[in-house]
Amino acid sequence: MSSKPRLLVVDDEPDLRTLYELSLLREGYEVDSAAGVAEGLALLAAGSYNAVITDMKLPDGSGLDVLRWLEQRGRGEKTLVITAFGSAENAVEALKAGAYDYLTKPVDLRQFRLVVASALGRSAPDREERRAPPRSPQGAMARLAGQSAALHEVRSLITKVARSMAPVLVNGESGTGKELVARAIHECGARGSQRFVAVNCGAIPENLLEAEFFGYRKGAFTGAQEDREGFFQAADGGTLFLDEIGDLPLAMQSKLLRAIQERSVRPVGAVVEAAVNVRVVSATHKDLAAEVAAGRFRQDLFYRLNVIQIRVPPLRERLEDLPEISDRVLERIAHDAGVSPAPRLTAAALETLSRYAFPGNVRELENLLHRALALVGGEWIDADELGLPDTLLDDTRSDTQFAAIDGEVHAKGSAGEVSVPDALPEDLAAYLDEVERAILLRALEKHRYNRTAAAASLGLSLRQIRYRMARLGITAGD
Ligand SMILES: Nc1ncnc2c1ncn2[C@@H]1O[C@H](COP(=O)(O)OP(=O)(O)OP(=O)(O)O)[C@@H](O)[C@H]1O
Repeated sequence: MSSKPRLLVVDDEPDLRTLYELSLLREGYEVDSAAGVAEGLALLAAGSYNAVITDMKLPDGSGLDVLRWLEQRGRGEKTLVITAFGSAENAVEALKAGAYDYLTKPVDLRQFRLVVASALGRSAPDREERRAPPRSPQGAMARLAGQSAALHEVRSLITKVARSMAPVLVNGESGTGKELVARAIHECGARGSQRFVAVNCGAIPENLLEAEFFGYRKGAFTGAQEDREGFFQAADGGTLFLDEIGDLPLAMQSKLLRAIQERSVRPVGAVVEAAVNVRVVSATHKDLAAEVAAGRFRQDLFYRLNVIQIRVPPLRERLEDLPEISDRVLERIAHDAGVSPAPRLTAAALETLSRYAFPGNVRELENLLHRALALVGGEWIDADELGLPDTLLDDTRSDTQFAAIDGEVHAKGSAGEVSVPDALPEDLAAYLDEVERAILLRALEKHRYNRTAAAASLGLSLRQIRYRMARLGITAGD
């Protein structure tokens, strides 16, 4: 799942399309492109975008056709139209047809970026600022929570390798914290005050890789009106983090190997090479040795990158890290959302989490807590607010390690005044389920099975009552 804005570029001129794509990818957007109206509409029919940038004059129609198509369907995409120089009528027509803004050819890339940013409701990203982002108040090392033996080992390796220039390969499943480890290596070393440039190798279209990595010179291709530096130049003096290195096509692997060996790069269209001083940290969720054996990854590059390896284990293999990571993550997201104090997980919630396999690891835990934070109003997040259906939980792994926490930190506030039966139940969970079932059924009956009304009468959201009904096997007409 990606939160990057998605953009569609429609232009029949391959060089210009490449130029727009490059510019937008550099700003951190996700970009699709089409060479004409039909191709553009097919992409639009298949999915939604945050904005569409279209040339006015296209081989099979006009940018206005794209605009009208979107308007007729009441689609939310913002549209930017690129018109030929001096064709003011066209621009006016486009604005009338619902375009957000227009640009005239030859397109000034700086202006292009500004207009796109403004269409997306963002303040224009300043390149300098983006390259050297303000350091988070808490360094990456401090953010790396967890007390498992594996995490201690990771931390100790980070401290050791941070001092050297040796290439490091971080290995682990998606979302385990590989980028956080790479940042910690960078910040703990002598290069810490320099730039850390993170590149997702799998997200860059193959034909743009060379220009992205090594930059290009003005005039290298039509529309390249200014010199642009690549990732290597941007990371000069600092660290280049190559995420998903296993996704790099073989042709680019050779070029990367050369750049690392020679410590110099040649921008597209340049005659001479320029020296770069970059520390390379790479990461992958793949088994690179197996990729080498399968002929998909160059062995020489593998040896180059894999001088030191740090393995970050999946979350399910270090469940003892769950409480600390959850607390830290909740503190961070609550702070960002302006919620204070940060809610905490009840012991039952932690126990539920420990029975989940977390295929998406810490990132998935973050998403889950984000959702829970948005749903709960109080200071505690309980098991049923995690949105984890029983079917996804492992029954055989009922973790008792969190029991000690129960009654101490994670004990829920006072129970309030409730009537307790004289004969205490033998199976409390089953008993409470029965009570809950009876209450839900009564509320549903009272509101003629209108779940929204029944939920509201019990102080629940529709989502919460649906979840509880599903859990207890109540169907609408029970
Ligand atoms: N030990 C940890 N303590 C606190 N937060 C963590 C920890 N590990 C990871 N995170 C957080 O989890 C999220 C995912 O981490 P990160 O992006 O580093 O994972 P990744 O392995 O690089 O993922 P991908 O393979 O998908 O690129 C980030 O927000 C990160 O801050």
